[in-house]
Amino acid sequence: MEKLQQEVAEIAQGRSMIVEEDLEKMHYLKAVIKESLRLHIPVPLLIPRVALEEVKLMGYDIPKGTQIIVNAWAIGRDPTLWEEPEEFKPERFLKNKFSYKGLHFEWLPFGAGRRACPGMHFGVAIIELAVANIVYKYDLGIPNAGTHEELDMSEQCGVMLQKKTPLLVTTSPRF
Ligand code: HEM
Repeated sequence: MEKLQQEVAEIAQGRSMIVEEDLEKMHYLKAVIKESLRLHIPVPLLIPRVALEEVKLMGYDIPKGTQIIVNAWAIGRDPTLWEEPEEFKPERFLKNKFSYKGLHFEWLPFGAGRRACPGMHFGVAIIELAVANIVYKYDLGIPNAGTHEELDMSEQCGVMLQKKTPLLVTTSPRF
């Protein structure tokens, strides 16, 4: 959190708001959001597909017409693809330049191919702008002097992934 606040504050240079033009310089912010979308992917099973023809995939015979569900949640936490997959480490996205366009099949927050999310750039811009402004203006804490290890991060799966228990945070203005 401190590293993120430091980056945002350096780029804001005392202005009252972060604006869209600032975002392209906020590399750590982008990495934090990408890592959040890896560990807590909002649409965990993407949108189901149907095989248009018979294919052999990794030793499996998939008949024409089979419904295919891609478990992007599991792919994002696969230890054969990610080092320490359960750890929140934004730095991994500083080293590897992953784009949102669905070209990296180990990380698919917006899906891939012709049915990939058409709102991805709009969605990312809104998240970046909101998160940047929140951490710029507020220090966030856990109620009752709790620690982040005590946070219940369990999830419940549906079309959208949600936290089982709501996330409660305290806010204190930074200036
Ligand atoms: C963080 C925000 C968002 C996330 C994580 C997200 C994620 C996704 C995912 C995973 C898919 C399925 C892609 C696939 O199966 O390959 C999808 C589809 C879709 N999304 Fe988003 N989305 C977001 C924001 C938005 C926004 C802001 C819009 C519209 C303004 C939007 C409109 C759509 C539409 C229309 C589809 C269906 C596309 C199709 O079936 O051809 N999404 N989204």
